[in-house]
Amino acid sequence: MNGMGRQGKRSGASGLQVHHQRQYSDNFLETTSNGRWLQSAGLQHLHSSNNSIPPLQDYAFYGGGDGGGQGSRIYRNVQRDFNMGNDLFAEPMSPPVSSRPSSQRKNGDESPNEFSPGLLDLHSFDTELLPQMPVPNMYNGPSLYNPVRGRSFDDSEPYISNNKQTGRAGDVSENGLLKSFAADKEKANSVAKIKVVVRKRPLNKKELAKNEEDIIETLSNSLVVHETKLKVDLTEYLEKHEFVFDAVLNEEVSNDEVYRETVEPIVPIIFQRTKATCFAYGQTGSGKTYTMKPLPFRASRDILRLMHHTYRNQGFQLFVSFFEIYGGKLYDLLGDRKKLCMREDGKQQVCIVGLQEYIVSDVETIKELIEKGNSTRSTGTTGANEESSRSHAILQLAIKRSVDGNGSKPPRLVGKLSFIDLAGSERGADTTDNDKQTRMEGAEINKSLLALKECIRALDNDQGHIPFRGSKLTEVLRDSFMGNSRTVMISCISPSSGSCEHTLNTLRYADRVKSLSKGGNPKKDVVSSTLNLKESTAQPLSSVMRTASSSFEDDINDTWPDQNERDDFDTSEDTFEQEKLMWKKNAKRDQYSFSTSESKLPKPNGQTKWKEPVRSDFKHSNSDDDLTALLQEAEDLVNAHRKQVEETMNIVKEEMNLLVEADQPGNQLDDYISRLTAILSQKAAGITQLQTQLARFQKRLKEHNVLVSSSGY
Ligand SMILES: Nc1ncnc2c1ncn2[C@@H]1O[C@H](COP(=O)(O)OP(=O)(O)OP(=O)(O)O)[C@@H](O)[C@H]1O
Repeated sequence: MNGMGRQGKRSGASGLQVHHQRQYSDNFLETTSNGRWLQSAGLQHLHSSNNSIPPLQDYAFYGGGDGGGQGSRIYRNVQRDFNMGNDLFAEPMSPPVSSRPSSQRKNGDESPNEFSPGLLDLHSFDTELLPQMPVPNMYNGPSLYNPVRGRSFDDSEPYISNNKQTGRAGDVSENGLLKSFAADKEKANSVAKIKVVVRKRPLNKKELAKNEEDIIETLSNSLVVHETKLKVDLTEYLEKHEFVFDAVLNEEVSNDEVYRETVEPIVPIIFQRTKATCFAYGQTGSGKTYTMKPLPFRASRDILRLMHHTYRNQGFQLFVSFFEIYGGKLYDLLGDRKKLCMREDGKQQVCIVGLQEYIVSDVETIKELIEKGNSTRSTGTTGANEESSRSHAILQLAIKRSVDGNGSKPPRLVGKLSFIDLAGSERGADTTDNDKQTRMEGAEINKSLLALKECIRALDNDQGHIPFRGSKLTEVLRDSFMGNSRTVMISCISPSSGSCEHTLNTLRYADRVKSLSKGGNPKKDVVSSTLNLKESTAQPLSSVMRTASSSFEDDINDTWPDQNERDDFDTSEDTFEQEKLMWKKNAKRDQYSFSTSESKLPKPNGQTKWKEPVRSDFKHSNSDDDLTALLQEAEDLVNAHRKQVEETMNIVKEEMNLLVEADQPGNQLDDYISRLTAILSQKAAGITQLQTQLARFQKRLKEHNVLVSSSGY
């Protein structure tokens, strides 16, 4: 960190302002005492607790406070370059799109200088923006995709409202304008509601040392997992699992390209009252933090560009907050890990009491805040990752705008972009080997991942009811799931043969999220072919498979950014009106159906449908808790089943060995009998245990009136 070194430069700039936010909602300011809400303890805290962020000489005030004569709004534009040449967050020069492996390029892949969907529709349908509304599609100035290097925010050259710049704006007919608005709106709509992207990391040193192989073959938007399996006669064969997603990014793809593929298209629509969430999912050490870390920084840089060029002088402001959910509790990562409380107000708006929110106007400050939050995050060590995230970290970029333009009223939320670095997905499954603390972490993580999946599914199906009460994570993200929202899920996978099972789990989770999408890709986890290795040749597996094109060893110096930094982030907000409508809709129904994502559960006659428990009073009902508990039990059952199948496979292997031995001359019959007896009882015990769990679960379903036959509809 070189924050101290920058102190002189910062002095006098309004790079950082802090809000002590009492409620995490649009109306949070109302509850703050005496109207001087920016003169907060949070600022003092920041000064005292983090030397890397220097004290600020001046910062913005809103509201009618006395604050040393700063009752009216003071806002100094910060003169900082966008040129991020020595940016800690930037990767060592990521390759241009054109250098991407052809397998990674899709039709219509844009060059960085072309406009992405959504970029030009910034003002359409936002009546608050009308006074200085530039003409969409007429703007040839600097853009997200065509930044002006070395030009500061405060460049005096007017980029937007100077129509002469294009020489065309004055000629636009009303008709043309409307058409252009419509086209822009269409572009915004073309940003998928849910996008699922998979990122494969390279093999790491440990995996290479263990001679593990790269079992993931990637194509532009699909991938194949080559799983080595054993036949009953103990011969090896490969099982291929094929998956299709919106995009598949291989180990050569840089963080810059990940940003372009995932978050960049949604940045402009945040200005159009959209709440977007981007999260990474995957097993420990699969690259979630590595992937998520640079995204908020890049996004805020682009947001600031838009604010200072396209939306110049329109009263937009960028706010940053950063917190984590650990063991079901919330901690402020920018506020000394202060424990936070989540509350729901009378309008079912989720508020995080005490969360500090910082107003920022330059990229340096954002970088410092992100670094500060990352260094505060809870981490631990796992077998696969020495610095493993034990929490979900949520960084949120909120765009607000003052309603009256003179700063006398608190700014109102326009849109929000949330980044979540989820804890490793397998932690929940590690229930046997770890200590109590880790098991509890695991249970909480499991629950929240399940709940998150359910929310995404409900969101994508435009279901009236979204089960956000299923976990703290989804509760906090509640407004991200309502109304005009976008979700980007980045599934991170390890390429190694040793992680095959976890990788398949991750891909199945992603697949469920994607396949629930109405227009999404159909599920494609198909065991598409097998290859008997023994029969095929004496070739090693690696020669049959595509070998890893790069290894950690090879790439470490060229393409890996600072590995000591860790990150995570995010959340969003939504309009009460939309929410109210949804709740009204729900309240009218006494029962409403939902299709569980656990579609792989056995369904009698293939006809079983699921119903949510009856809700008579949604406000006081426990149905969300019931639902969460039931979904958790369903997941547990599936996991137990999976485990039982694995055990059976091992037993079968043992049986095969026993049979081979039994055929040997001189075999001891009594030894054979006793081993067979043990094997059979082990088998029987496994089956009985699973049957008991299944029966218990069926009983619970009955009690809650959840599992009903299709004739019940
Ligand atoms: N695409 C990649 N290219 C190069 N290195 C990577 C890549 N992805 C991850 N790594 C490296 O692998 C290691 C583990 O990555 P990371 O910490 O991001 O995993 P994680 O999924 O966040 O793990 P956890 O759930 O335990 O927090 C880190 O050293 C990271 O730098």
